[in-house]
Amino acid sequence: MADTDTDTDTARVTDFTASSDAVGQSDSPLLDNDMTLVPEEDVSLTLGSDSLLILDTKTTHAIALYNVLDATCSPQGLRITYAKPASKEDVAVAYLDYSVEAREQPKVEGWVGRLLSLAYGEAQRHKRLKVLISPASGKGTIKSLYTRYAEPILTAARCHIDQEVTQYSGHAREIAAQIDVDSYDAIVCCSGDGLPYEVFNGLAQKPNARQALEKIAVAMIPGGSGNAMAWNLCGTGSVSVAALAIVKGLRTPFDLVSVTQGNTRTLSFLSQSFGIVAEADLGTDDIRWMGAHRFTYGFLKRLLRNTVWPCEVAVKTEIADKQAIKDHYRAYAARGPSLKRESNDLAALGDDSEEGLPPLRYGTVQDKLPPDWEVIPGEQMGNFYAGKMAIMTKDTNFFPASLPHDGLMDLVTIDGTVSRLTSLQMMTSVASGEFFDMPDVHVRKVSAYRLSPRDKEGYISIDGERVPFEPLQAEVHKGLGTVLSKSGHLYEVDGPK
Ligand SMILES: Nc1ncnc2c1ncn2[C@@H]1O[C@H](COP(=O)(O)OP(=O)(O)OP(=O)(O)O)[C@@H](O)[C@H]1O
Repeated sequence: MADTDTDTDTARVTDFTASSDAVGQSDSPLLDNDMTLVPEEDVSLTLGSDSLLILDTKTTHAIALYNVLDATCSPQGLRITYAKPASKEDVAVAYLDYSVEAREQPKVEGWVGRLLSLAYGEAQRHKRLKVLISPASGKGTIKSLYTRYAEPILTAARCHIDQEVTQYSGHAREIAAQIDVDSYDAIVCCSGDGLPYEVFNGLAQKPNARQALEKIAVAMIPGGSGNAMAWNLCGTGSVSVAALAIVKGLRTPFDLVSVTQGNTRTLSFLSQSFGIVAEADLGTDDIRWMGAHRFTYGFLKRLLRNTVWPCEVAVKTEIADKQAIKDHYRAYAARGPSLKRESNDLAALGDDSEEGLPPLRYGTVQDKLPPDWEVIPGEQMGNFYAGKMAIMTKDTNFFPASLPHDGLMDLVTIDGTVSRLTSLQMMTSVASGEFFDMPDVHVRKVSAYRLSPRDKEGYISIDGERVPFEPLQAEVHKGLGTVLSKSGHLYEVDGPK
């Protein structure tokens, strides 16, 4: 009898049923709804549009097709492998086993094919993964968490795993720079956001950088303190749920940002910050044990001490008005996923025959400021925050209108002279979703900007990494990178209200 409450369930199958809305094609052999295999038993399996229904004489169980990892039909019978909710935050591998008579095997094999094509949709099966594990991330436990919670799911889904523990800071960058782009589909970073940053920059070092950044998707199994990549793309901070999201992840074109400082050029995938957010993030390294709370603590501490970080800022604004930004977000959301680089991406990036990174449209921070950029007030800057993803850690949706592949960065600027009460209200408004609409929160969609700090020392953060306290210029490249995402389209957060 099929019983999803045990990890291995055995039953004999009487019917294989496929509901017509799920199957769609009338010539499918699976439309034979009365495939009786073992008449004396009474179990049927029905494919619905988003779940597999298991019916026996007493109960009906449903397994979300998203959770189905694998299915095989052999002389030993039919085995369905799936990720079963194991606690509020975890899934674990479980099996359903059914006996199948030899003469029925071809029919069951056809059904298995159908099950898997519905369970995976456009997601690539049996992904070839380079798994990088950073022992220095977060509380230092990700290696054992990966082995216990993620690896069984990746293995059950028959992903090909090549695993490596990073030995020093910068190692992931070297690995990515040397990786054979034809041998892997994705690099999975078991870490915080530091490793994906290294991996994007390692791929960018390759002579065929444009091709490498398209071919190799970057993904995260959360092991740091912020884990923005996992929250945005998979909607989770759980190791096992992120592993499932990678198994089912859709290859999604993703914008990357070039940042120039002095003679250097680096790629940013998450954010650049200057002012209170940079200080709260980077100035709290001594209290890493606090986990994600260190950002809140750092923010409050700075708020009481110093609220203004003077700078000069010029921006290439594309959408300046909050309502227009909301309209842009909704139009993009309505368009649905596009899982390949688009023709306008290619026009900006150059075709694959061109080597290295795409050219910089606006030059570097050392060039003359383009004449059409808007100079915005920076004397009283409290928070300069540019984002390419929506949330920076759980429940911090700073950039609700951020989109993976719209060719734009979301820029938030807040004057440091707003009252402390307003600043505190802003902090709570991030979680409640009111932040975007607050009058003191200035939001723009920009394609490029330049920021020059006035002070001699302080913090600038790129993707949570400290960079020199020097002028920087950023410009976005539409669809330069690739990530694995759950939706193939939007971040796993609420958009602007
Ligand atoms: N073996 C190692 N020894 C020392 N440093 C390492 C080693 N492996 C990786 N690193 C570095 O450790 C850093 C870990 O940063 P990561 O972002 O992954 O974690 P985190 O800072 O805890 O998380 P978050 O960015 O989400 O807050 C990376 O910059 C990486 O270069």
